[in-house]
Amino acid sequence: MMDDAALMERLDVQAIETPSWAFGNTGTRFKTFAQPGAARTIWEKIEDAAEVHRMTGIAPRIALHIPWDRVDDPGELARFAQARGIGIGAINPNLFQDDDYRLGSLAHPDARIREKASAHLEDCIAIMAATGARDLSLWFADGTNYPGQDDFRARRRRMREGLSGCAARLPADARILIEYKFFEPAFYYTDLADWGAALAHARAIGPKAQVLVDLGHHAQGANIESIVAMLLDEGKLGGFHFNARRYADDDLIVGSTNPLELFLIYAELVAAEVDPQTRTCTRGVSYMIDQSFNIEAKIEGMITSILNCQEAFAKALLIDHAALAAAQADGDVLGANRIVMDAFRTDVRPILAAWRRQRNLPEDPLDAHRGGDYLRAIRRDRGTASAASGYGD
Ligand SMILES: C[C@@H]1O[C@H](O)[C@H](O)[C@H](O)[C@H]1O
Ligand SMILES: [Mn+2]
Ligand SMILES: [Mn+2]
Ligand SMILES: [Mn+2]
Repeated sequence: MMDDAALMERLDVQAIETPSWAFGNTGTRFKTFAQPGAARTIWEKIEDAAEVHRMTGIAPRIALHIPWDRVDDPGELARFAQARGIGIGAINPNLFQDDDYRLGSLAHPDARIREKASAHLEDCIAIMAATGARDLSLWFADGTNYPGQDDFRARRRRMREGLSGCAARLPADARILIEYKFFEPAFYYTDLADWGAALAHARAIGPKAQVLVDLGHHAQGANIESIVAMLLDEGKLGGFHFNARRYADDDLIVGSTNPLELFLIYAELVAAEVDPQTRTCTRGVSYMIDQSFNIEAKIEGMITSILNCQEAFAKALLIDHAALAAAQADGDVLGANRIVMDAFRTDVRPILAAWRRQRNLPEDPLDAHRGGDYLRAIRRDRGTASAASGYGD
């Protein structure tokens, strides 16, 4: 069993990336509610991400979405972020909002459109090189809506060619993260629909390609923690897009509808770390939030998300792996289950408050933010941006 000191040390290594696109006004196809003080530009989004890091201590990077975030001078942007105590994280290309991508991007039947898509990926790789980012986080809306619309195997080969070409152009220590999603916006077939489709490409491409698990991208009933364990065992788990859902890709606050699932995912990560066969595979995993705060205050929502991940990680660190292995070897079904659930049921809030105190962080980050000067200042200075100013600059 891990003692408090060891647990606190492990908590020090936790780092979660915040998404620039969640700090602006965002909504559903029905409505985007404009919120007072919501960020309007990438500069304000970086300042908000820095506030989240100041309050929690474990959100040291912001992920960018191109071209939603206008990046004229990536070096200047990286310096601006650094001056506020954070770095630039994953770069997310956008190959789903251009008229040319109606029938897909890398999987499009027309080679000219595929070349256009590859050119955008190349632009994003240049931004990676200039900002020191190491993850090119790839999600594609590519798919079809009707049987016969296109050939599954032909599309798969086009996607493979595009992904391989992209990986070949990456900076030395960089990698692509292949994100899968079982539907939307395509409603018959999606080119990267599940972990199997993503893993097959990642394996074929090699060490510079890994799989990204977005918690909102699975069919109902999918056991996500088992997918995480399998990808870790394959050495192909590149990262996460954390969020929560009840129905589809709802992008709600992680841990809000699925605290047990989130805990069990962290339990697999911690278990893989104590297992000599998979210990190294956990080192490169990127933890990112991918959410949209449609009705709740953005920075508060982000702080709550980060704290939910910290709590799940702390509980997972409490699992007694020796006792669990013994119970599993004995076939002690409920004995083993109870060891895991005891950790889940443990209240870790006191030790997390102590961890923050010792690191001069606010014991209650959400309260500190709500009562703080930063929130007062942005509400005063920014006013309420038009709802349209959500995703992009
Ligand atoms: C905005 C876009 O939404 C997709 O569903 C997917 O989660 C991607 O990661 C994200 O960039
Ligand atoms: Mn995502
Ligand atoms: Mn999504
Ligand atoms: Mn999303």
